[in-house]
Amino acid sequence: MSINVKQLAAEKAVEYVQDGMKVGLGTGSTAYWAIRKLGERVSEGLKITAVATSQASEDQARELGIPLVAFGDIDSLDLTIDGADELDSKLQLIKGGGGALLREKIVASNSTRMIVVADESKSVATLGKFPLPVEIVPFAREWTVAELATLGCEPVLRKNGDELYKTDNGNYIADCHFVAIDSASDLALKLQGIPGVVEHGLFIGIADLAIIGKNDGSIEIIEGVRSI
Ligand SMILES: O=C[C@H](O)[C@H](O)[C@H](O)COP(=O)(O)O
Repeated sequence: MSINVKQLAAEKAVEYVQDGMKVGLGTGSTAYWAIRKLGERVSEGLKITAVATSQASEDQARELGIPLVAFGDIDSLDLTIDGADELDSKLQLIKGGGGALLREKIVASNSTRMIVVADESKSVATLGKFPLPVEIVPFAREWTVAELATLGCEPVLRKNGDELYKTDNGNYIADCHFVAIDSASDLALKLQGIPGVVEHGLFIGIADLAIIGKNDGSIEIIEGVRSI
């Protein structure tokens, strides 16, 4: 039987959740396993409240009986567990492959700690092979895409069938093909300087710990600057 490495990493991360915590629920196929495990622990008596980063995660959590609150109803969160599309050894991340980067960044930034969970294919020496998702306002999409291209990438507006893909916030996603990102922090500053950009998928200095599930069944833990 083959090992589910996403499940392995996600379930390890759920061990960090304690009674009374306010927990941020990530989005995607790895976060899915964390939410599932949390649901199990809640049914066994764990007392938490949670904030979801997408409609999909909210629906899953509700079905599992995890008590949910709106982001606006709490001051801050204790711990967020979320996946990533790429991560490097400094725990810089690319996120947003599932389109949830804006809420994910808001929730993770308002959490005392963030654990990123991933399978080993996500771990890279240099970010950028995965196209960087950038959430942009519909109003100026052509201009914003042209501005993104000046940063040295090929931006492609994400589609959902024949239509442009819309995020849970009603915005579009430009997937920016860079090949390699030499300095994630420089690029983040440039992206923030483009008015039509709502948010980008570079998470820098946000993750505290990475839990990586490996194909041989082991788990690698990488600590960020702040230890957990
Ligand atoms: O928008 C989606 C998120 O950033 C996901 O956490 C990311 O795309 C990783 O997803 P998965 O665990 O499915 O590879």
